[in-house]
Amino acid sequence: MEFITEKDIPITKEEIRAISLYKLDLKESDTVVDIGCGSGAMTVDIAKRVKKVYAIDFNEKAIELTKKNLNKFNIRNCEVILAKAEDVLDKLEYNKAFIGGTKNLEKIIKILSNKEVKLIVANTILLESTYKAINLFEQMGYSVEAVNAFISYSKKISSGHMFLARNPITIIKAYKL
Ligand SMILES: C[S@@+](CC[C@H](N)C(=O)[O-])C[C@H]1O[C@@H](n2cnc3c(N)ncnc32)[C@H](O)[C@@H]1O
Repeated sequence: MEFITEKDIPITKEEIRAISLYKLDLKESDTVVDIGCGSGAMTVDIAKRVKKVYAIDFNEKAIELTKKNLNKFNIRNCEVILAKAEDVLDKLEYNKAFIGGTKNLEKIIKILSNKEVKLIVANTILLESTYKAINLFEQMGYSVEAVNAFISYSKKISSGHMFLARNPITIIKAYKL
């Protein structure tokens, strides 16, 4: 799938989206909040599989890009919200959450836990965010499974194909039974 991209707006790579989607164990009846929707790539992937998505980002350009991608893929079951996630999460109704943006993680995870969201998947890049997220989830009573994904892309060179590694991403699944 060819998503529209823009220079300063991060997009979650396809392979990371694939793992994250699987971890979310999406059902047609789910309502999912996408916290820090960025380009909207993950929003589109989730929206195709569930009843409704709330896509939130505090960056106006990310919100515009998300809207463009939703239009491109003809997605109609998504509400796009320009806000700090921690300011609006309390007012929305959803049963699963994907965290792609990690500013104010403490408040966000507390709200999700108070709202009794039983399955959350977070993507982290920084060691500090990974450490913080795992600690916060466990403090809030979640069980945690974390995987590190080291993705390499093939590149054709004159003597054959080599692989070029990208930065690792941690995919954290937090759940309550
Ligand atoms: C890595 S990008 C997400 C990429 C996205 N999953 C995709 O598929 O393109 C992280 C985004 O989270 C947003 N963000 C970070 N913390 C946030 C918060 N507390 N509330 C709202 N947006 C947030 C940033 O503005 C950024 O656009």
